[in-house]
Amino acid sequence: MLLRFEMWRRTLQRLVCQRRCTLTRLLAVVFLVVVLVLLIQNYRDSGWTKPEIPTYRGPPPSPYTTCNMLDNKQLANKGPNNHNVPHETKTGRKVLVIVESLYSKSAKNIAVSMELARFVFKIVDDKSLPTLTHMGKGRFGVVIFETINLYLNLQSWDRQLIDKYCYEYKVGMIFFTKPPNENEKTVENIPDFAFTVQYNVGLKKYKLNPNSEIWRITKPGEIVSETFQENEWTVFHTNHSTYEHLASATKVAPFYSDYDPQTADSNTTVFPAVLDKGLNDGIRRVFLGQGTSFWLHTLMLLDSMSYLSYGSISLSLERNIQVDIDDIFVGVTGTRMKAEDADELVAAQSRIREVVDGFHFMLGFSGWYYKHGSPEENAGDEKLIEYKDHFHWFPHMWRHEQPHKFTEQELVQSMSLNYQFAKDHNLPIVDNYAVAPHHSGVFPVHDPVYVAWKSIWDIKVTSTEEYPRLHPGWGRRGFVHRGIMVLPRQTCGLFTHTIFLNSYPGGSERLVKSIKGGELFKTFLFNPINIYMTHLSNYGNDRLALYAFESVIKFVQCWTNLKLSQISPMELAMKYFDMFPEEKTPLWRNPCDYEKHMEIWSANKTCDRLPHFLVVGPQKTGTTALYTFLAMHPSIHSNRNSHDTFEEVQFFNGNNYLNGIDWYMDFFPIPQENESLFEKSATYFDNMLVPERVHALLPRAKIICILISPSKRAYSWYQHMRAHKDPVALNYTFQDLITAPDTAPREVRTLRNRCLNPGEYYEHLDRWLEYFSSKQIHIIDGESLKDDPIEVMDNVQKFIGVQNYLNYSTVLRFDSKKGFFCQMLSTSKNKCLGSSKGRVYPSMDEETEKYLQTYYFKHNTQLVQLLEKLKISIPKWLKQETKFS
Ligand SMILES: Nc1ncnc2c1ncn2[C@@H]1O[C@H](COP(=O)(O)OS(=O)(=O)O)[C@@H](OP(=O)(O)O)[C@H]1O
Repeated sequence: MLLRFEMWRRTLQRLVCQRRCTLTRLLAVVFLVVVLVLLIQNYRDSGWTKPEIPTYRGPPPSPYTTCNMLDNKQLANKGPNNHNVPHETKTGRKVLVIVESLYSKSAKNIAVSMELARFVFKIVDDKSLPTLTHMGKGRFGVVIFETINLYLNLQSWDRQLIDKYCYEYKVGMIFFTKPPNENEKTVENIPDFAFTVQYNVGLKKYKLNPNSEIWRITKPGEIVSETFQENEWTVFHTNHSTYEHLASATKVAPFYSDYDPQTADSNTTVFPAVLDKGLNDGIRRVFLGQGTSFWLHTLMLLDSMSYLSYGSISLSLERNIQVDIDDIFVGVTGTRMKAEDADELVAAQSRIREVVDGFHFMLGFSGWYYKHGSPEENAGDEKLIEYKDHFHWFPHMWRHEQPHKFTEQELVQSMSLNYQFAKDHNLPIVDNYAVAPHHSGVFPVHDPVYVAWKSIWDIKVTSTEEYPRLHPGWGRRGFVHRGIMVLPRQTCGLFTHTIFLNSYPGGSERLVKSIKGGELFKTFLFNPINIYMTHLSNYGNDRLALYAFESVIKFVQCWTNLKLSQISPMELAMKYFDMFPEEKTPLWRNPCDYEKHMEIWSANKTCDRLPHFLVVGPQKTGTTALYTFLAMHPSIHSNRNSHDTFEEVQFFNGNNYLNGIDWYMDFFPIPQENESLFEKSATYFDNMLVPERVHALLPRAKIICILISPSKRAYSWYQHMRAHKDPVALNYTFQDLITAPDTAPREVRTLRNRCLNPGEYYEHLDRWLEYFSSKQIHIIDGESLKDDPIEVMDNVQKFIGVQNYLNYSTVLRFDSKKGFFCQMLSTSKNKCLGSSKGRVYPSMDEETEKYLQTYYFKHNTQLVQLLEKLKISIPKWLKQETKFS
C-alpha cells in the first residue's frame, strides 16, 4: 500500500512539477482535481443528461383547439348510450379473438387493445378454437374475427358451432376486413351476410352515424380529417333492413391506370362500417371496413364490444388525469422556463380546467436549483414562486439526486433541505405525494427512500414508470410497499430534450399523430387513471407539453364522451387500488434481468446473493434430510437461519414476501465461483402464489421436490401436529380428522386441509410447470431418499450441475439405531437428524389407508400420466397406489 502511494506521489511530481516542485503548486493541482471530481459527481447525481441547447426558433406552436362539427348542438349533446340492457344470457366476460395468425400485426394490435383495456381474452387461430361453454354457461361475451374471410373459410363444423353459440347465448361478433388482393378493385357478393363488399376503396370525409345506439365512449359528430388514398378500405352495400350504417364516407378517385373520371363512381357516399342488428338470423354483428391500424377503429371496437355484450365488456367513462412537471428549477441553462412561460402555464391551466374538472399542474421541485439559470430563466423561477398558489407542489429530491445511490441518513439530510426550501417559500405542498428523480429507488426498491420519505414528508403515494418494467407502456402497474402506494405513470412522448416541435424525434407529424388518435390519445382512452410525466424544459422553448396536452384534451373532448377530472394523489391512489386490489402486493422481479433496472439499483447490491436452486417441499417428505445432506457439500451453501422459521426463509409464501428482495438477499452469502446457493422451504410446493413469484425473481432457478405416498405424508403431518400438542390433532383421531365434513369447525377443516391438500401432487406440479420447464424441475422419490440417499444425492448433483462432485458414500451411512441414513462423524459416531424427524408412531389403520387411497386415486393417476409425459420413472409407491380401484 505504502509502496503504491509512493509510486503515485512520484508520478504526480514528475507530471506536474517537472523540475522543481513547490507545495503551492502541488496544492493547486490537488485543488483542481478535487473541483473536477466534484463537478463530475454533481453532474452524475443530478441525473440529467445535457441536451443540445437549441437556438430560438419563433413562437410556440398553437394547440389544436376546435372540433369540426361541435357546433351541431344536437350531435354534441347526445351523450353516451347505455348498453346495460337486461337480457337473459349466461356468458362470462371473456373475449374470444380469432385470428389468421397469432403473429400478424393486426392480431397483435387487437391483443394490445385487450391488454390496454384489461379485458380478459383468449386469442387463437382457426386451428385451435377453444370450447365455448363450461357447465352450461357461455365462456365468451363477444367474438372478434381478424377478417371476414377467416370466418367465411372456417371448417363448416366450427362455423356452425360458433354460430349456434352466438345465437343461443346472444353473443355478438365483430369483424375487421382485409382485401383479398391488394389494389384489385373487386366487388364480391357475400350471401351469408346479405351484403356486397367492395374492396380497395379510397375514402375521404369519414364520419360516424350519430343515430346509432352503439356509441358510448365515442362521440359521433366529427369528420376524420385525413383522406385515405391507400385504397385499403372495404365498403358494404346492402338494402337489408337488418343493417344500419355506423359510418359513411365519400369515395375518392382510385389510382388505377384505367381510371376514367367520366364513368368512375367517385364522390358517392359509401358505408365503411355497418351494424347487423340480428334481424336476419338472431346474431348481432359489427363489420369494420379496414384493419386495426385506423385509429378510430379502436374506439369503435370498444363501443362495439360494449354494445354486443349488453354493457358487460365495457370501460367506464371516468378518467382521472394528473400532469406532473417533475423537475421544477432543474434544467440546463438555455432550456429552462422564462417569466412569460410561467404566465402561459397559468393561462393554459385555466383553459384546461374548463374541460378537466379540478385541473392543476403538479410541480415537483428540487430547491437547490432555484435560480441556477440565465438571468431571464431566474426571472422565470421567481415567477413560478410568485404564482405558487395557482399550482400544486410536491417534493422531488433537493439536488435531483438519484436516491438509490444514497443511504437513509443522506436521503433524510437532502430531503430536509428541500423541506426547508418549501417552508421558506411557503409552497402549497400537496399532501403525501413525492416522485423520485429517474424513478430511482422506487422500483427496484431501495428501502431507505421509502423510510426517508415517510420520516420527512409523510409520503403515502408516489408514481413510477418502472413497475414492472418501462416497456411495454400498457403493462405498467401499481403496488404498495411499506405503506406507500406506488401508482403507474404514463409517458406523453416528451422528454427533457424534446423541446421544439420541428425537431421532434421522427418529425413533428409523429407527435401530432400521437395526439390525434395515436399513443397519447390511447392512454387517455384506456387508462382510468393517468399520471403523466413531463419536464421543466417542455414548458419553456416551444412549450411542447402545453401544446400536447391542450391538443389531446381537445381531441378527447371532440371524439369521446369521456369525463376528465383531477383528484388529489391520495384519492387517486385509493381509487386505483379499489379498482385493482390484486395489484397491492408487488411481484418482485430480478433487477439483473433488465438493464434499465440495473441502472437504478444500488451498486452495493448484487444478484449473486440469490439462490440458484430451491427445495420446495412438500412438508414431511424428507426435506430436512435433503437440506442437511446438501449442506454437507463444500460447494453448496444455504441461507443463514431465520429467527422465526429456522433453516427455512419462507419468503415466497407468506408475509415475508412483503419485506422485499433486499430482505431476502440478506439471508445469503456471496458465493465464490462454482459455488451454488439454495434455499429449502417445504411450504412452497403447494402454495398457489409461489411458482409465479419464484419465476418472477428467479426465472432460471432449478426446483427440487420430493414425493412420498400422499397418504403417508398426511399421516406424518398429523403425527407432527400431535407431537406439537395441537389441540385438534390431540382430540381427533386421524380417521375422524381427514373425513371431517365442511360443516366441521374452522380449525378442524384447516388441519384436515393441511393433511390432505399438499398430497394432491398433480395439481401443484402442474402449477409449477406453468412457470418452469420440465428441465428445471427435479422430482425425488422420497422412499429412495430414505433407502438409498447416496444415489439420490448423485442425481441431485448432476441436476444442479455442481463442479465439485461429492461422493456421499464417504459422508453418509445407515444408522441402525435411528433407522435412517445419518452423517458420519468418525468411524463409530454418526450425526442423525433430531427426534422430530423419523418419529416412531403406530401405523395407520387399514380402513383409513383404504379411504386415503380412494381419496388420492384420481390425483395419483394424473400424476402417473404427467410423469410418463415428462419421462420420469414412476416411484414404486405410486405404481402400487394407482393399481387400486
Ligand atoms: N435420513 C433421514 N432422517 C430422518 N428422517 C428422514 C430421513 N430421510 C427421510 N426422512 C423422513 O423425513 C420426514 C420428515 O420430513 P421433513 O423433514 O420434510 O419434515 S418437515 O416438513 O420439515 O417437518 C420423516 O417423517 P416421519 O417419519 O413421519 O417423522 C422421515 O420419514
